[in-house]
Amino acid sequence: MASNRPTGRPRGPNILVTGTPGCGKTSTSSMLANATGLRHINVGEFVRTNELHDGWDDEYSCYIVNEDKLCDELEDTMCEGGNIVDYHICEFFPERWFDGVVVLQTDNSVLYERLTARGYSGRKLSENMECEIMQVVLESARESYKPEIVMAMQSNTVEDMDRNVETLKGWIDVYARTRSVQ
Ligand SMILES: Nc1ncnc2c1ncn2[C@@H]1O[C@H](COP(=O)(O)OP(=O)(O)OP(=O)(O)O)[C@@H](O)[C@H]1O
Repeated sequence: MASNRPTGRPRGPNILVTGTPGCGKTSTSSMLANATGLRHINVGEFVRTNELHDGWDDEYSCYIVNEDKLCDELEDTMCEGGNIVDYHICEFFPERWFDGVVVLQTDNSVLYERLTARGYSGRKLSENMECEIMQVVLESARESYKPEIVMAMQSNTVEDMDRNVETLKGWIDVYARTRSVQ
């Protein structure tokens, strides 16, 4: 019998997990992927592995991402659905790719500890701290995607992370129940 439910993406929803570096995107995305079977795409790693960059930025010690190449490379995978995309910048991805956008947020003192523990200092440290204080990523997510799909979540403690994963798991279940997903 034909279903009246709206058709979802073949492999489930696409979720973007974003936020200032150190807020817990990779840890949260990896736990969520383990809990749901969705595919975790760590964009930083994906860019390095597939050489989707225009060289190395000495000042910030990171690759300069070629956004067009990255989006072209991900297009087919994103159309299939079922992806958790983990990246600290959210505005250049096509809006149509995502069903949910999660912005992780961390208190200043906690983020400072995490960033200094991984060796950030000087301009790289101060710019990332300022980015979190000014809620730059949340603003950018709200400007780039429909506000109703943007979810801000605190990520200070392991308990926060567990709760966020449970909440997102529930959200993914609802997506599957309310749409025809293969
Ligand atoms: N909610 C949390 N509670 C406790 N520790 C956390 C939490 N989130 C992240 N961490 C710790 O903070 C560090 C950074 O986490 P993670 O690599 O997941 O951040 P990220 O946002 O993916 O960073 P980047 O953008 O640089 O890749 C790790 O050591 C991780 O264990």
